[in-house]
Amino acid sequence: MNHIVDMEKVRKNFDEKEALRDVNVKIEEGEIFGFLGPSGAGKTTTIKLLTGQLLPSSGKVNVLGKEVYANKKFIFDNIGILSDNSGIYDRLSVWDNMVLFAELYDISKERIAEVLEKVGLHEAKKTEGRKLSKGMKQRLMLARAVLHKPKLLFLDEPTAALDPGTTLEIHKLLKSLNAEGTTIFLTTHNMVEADKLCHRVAFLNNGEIVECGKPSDLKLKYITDDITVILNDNTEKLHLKNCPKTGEKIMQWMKEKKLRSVHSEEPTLEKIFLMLTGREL
Ligand SMILES: Nc1ncnc2c1ncn2[C@@H]1O[C@H](COP(=O)(O)OP(=O)(O)OP(=O)(O)O)[C@@H](O)[C@H]1O
Repeated sequence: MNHIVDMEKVRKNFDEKEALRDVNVKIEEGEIFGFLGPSGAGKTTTIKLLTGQLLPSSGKVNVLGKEVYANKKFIFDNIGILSDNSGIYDRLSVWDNMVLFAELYDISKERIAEVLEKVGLHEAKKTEGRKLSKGMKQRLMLARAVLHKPKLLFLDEPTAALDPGTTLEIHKLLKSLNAEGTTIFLTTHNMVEADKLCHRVAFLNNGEIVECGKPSDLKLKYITDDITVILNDNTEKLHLKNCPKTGEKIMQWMKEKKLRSVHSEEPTLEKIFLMLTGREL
């Protein structure tokens, strides 16, 4: 099968520093794929390799079926990038910021209007860049990144430093772009974001992928033997081990009609990352 992103045995060294080691990533068209890891794990380096801004020290880096570094023009024309250094011109209006970018790709004014409508900035099209809130700036950068209808969108920490309400708005936008067919590769160290948004995630630690899969599969794989029990006459949750003794207790509570509910405890992605690496995010 052809993958829209295909990294095989990728290494990236900066002098002595090994930033990425044997990284393998295969992403199918239509996925939202989350690349998760703490600061310094190698997330930005990976995005730079996938977008032709860096050359790998060794290994294969293919995007849209082509080797990235040798086909930069093709890649540039077919992907969108949102990173924290995208830059918005403070003295230009929302509209003029878009026009400046549209000219690079020879894009019509109708398309600019359509995209501004989509990200909810149409009303603010005359507002200067410097007068936009953080969330509006992020939406403007997203609008710019998808202006040329890229098949694949790279987002480096798309909601870092945004408040929960604005984060939710960005998530909605990303889901709707994905529903229209855009494949999304995003980096984050926000595990809750990844859990909600991504079809699959990879955990990156010290330049290596330590786990990869669907959030729901990972939570099942690393399920602990902890059980939470709630009794009718007690509002506090009881945390018990899944063992025969607990079974006997539960049977007894059932007979006495004391049992309200029993839950197995699914670990969060955050907990799984901690289990695997000993590191918090
Ligand atoms: N140009 C460079 N020269 C030397 N070392 C670099 C360079 N770029 C990145 N590194 C190192 O490579 C490692 C991975 O960096 P990278 O920026 O990819 O991490 P990250 O996961 O994106 O972190 P953050 O979440 O803080 O952005 C770090 O140890 C970093 O110091």
